[in-house]
Amino acid sequence: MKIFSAQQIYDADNFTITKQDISSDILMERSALRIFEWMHQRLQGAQVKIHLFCGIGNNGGDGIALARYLQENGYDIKVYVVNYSEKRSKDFLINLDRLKDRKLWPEFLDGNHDAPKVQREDIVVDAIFGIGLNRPPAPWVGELIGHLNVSGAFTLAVDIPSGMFMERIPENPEHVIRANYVLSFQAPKIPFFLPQTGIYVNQWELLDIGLDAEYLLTTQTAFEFIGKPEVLPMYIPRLKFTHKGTYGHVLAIGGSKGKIGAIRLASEAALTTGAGRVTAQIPKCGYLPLQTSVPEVMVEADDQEDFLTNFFVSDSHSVVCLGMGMGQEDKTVSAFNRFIKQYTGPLVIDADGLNILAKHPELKGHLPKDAILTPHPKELKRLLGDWKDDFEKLELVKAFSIKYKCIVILKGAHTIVVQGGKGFINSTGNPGMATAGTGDVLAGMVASFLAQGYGPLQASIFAVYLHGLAGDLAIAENGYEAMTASKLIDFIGKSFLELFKRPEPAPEEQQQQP
Ligand SMILES: NC(=O)C1=CN([C@@H]2O[C@H](COP(=O)(O)OP(=O)(O)OC[C@H]3O[C@@H](n4cnc5c(N)ncnc54)[C@H](OP(=O)(O)O)[C@@H]3O)[C@@H](O)[C@H]2O)[C@@H](O)CC1
Ligand SMILES: [K+]
Repeated sequence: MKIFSAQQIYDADNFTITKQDISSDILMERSALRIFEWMHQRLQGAQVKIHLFCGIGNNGGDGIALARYLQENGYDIKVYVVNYSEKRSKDFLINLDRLKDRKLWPEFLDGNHDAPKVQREDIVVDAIFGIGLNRPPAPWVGELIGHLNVSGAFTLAVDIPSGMFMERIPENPEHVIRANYVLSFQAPKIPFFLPQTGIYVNQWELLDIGLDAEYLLTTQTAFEFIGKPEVLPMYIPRLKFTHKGTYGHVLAIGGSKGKIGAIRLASEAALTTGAGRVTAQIPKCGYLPLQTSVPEVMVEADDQEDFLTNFFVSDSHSVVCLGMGMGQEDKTVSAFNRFIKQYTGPLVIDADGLNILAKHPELKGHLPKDAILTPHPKELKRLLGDWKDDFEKLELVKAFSIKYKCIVILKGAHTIVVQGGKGFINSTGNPGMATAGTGDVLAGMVASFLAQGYGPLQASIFAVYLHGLAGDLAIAENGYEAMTASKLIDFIGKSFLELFKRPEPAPEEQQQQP
């Protein structure tokens, strides 16, 4: 699913208005009606107090139009206009007049009075600012937002939480609505997915307001949101007359004394994701433990006891997956140096592979085309240097990906796969996965898909999605805290099955079945 910029949404608006030959207030009417339907379905006329805080732009207009629907259907509402500017939008004014025609007079707030009382058991509709916010709110508006946040009332944000920018982080974190639920129009917004701004969104849902399908389909976006509909078509079925050679050979290089587990996890994940064969190259100390813990993995031991001193890559290996638990001994660094200068095939670099690259920036130029790097935030910082905020981080990663023609998998709550100027934001996964070794599992999964013939971008996106899905299935049985990387591997198979599950039929469909 595409993630549009604010400008693209405004363009979609205009395109739709022209093509459908409608006035702009029709779009506002649709937006308000969709929100009303959403609320009405859940509230069923319940007499809970609903406070609507409306700005003076189109986001505010949505709120004012919504108030009309709520009033017509007997809800107990109170409408406030947060009067932060004289520049009221045309459609806001149209809807304000419609409200007044119904003898409903909002209370105008201008910062000269105490903020209205809101009880914990009330509902707040936040329609103060939408995607048009372009500077920090005035202090009194920010304080009003803070006041609503501490009220404890259930807060439903229209389009985006007020105070959230589309392209940068807020100056004052207290001056952003902390939304229990965001009803966003047509497409999700990029700040929902970044660590510094996603914290303001508990849950979000999309409402279809009928923006023009041609515009939505043909417009290129800088980001996409990856769910099941995006990954399913990537799947390459396994065929009957095939053998293990068909599904590639992953060479996993890494491990050091005390960290043989990392290579075990990556190797086992690669096999479990479908690679035909996996060979692990590890220091001698890991030979027995690895052979006995995963008998399917072939093991080649280094002459050195505790760390790697040589990498042996042959034509039989289709993919190299490198760095998990590897350490950064001088001789390991030298081996990496020799390897990266001559290897040109498919490559996944994780953990200490990334740390070595960070310490020896001259080696970055030797990365083979479409190498896949899987840094967590600290590794990324070592690789790229510091950044001002999450938005700048994304720009730095994009520039890095373009310069070195590589793919960066930016691990986090919403892992983002970046290739060139584009980012693919993952939808699966959960906080239970913030535990040692889950990154090693991911590296093995990416390598496995590469070995099976998936393109580098597809392998990255598919592995990230499935890794998160396995995590989601695993916590359903284990809970967050008891989640371990080994358990995650146990759920890779189920996550493939989940991909092909058909949705449960709705209750009425079930009844119709014979
Ligand atoms: N296609 C869709 O998705 C549809 C979207 N719709 C809705 O429209 C919303 C976007 O509406 P919007 O453009 O009028 O902007 P909104 O956020 O209401 O702000 C209002 C104005 O405030 C100003 N301003 C900015 N920062 C400020 C500040 N700190 N302090 C004071 N003023 C500030 C700035 O104007 P400026 O003063 O800069 O000229 C800005 O224009 C969108 O989120 C959705 O809810 C639907 O109605 C129809 C279909
Ligand atoms: K809002």
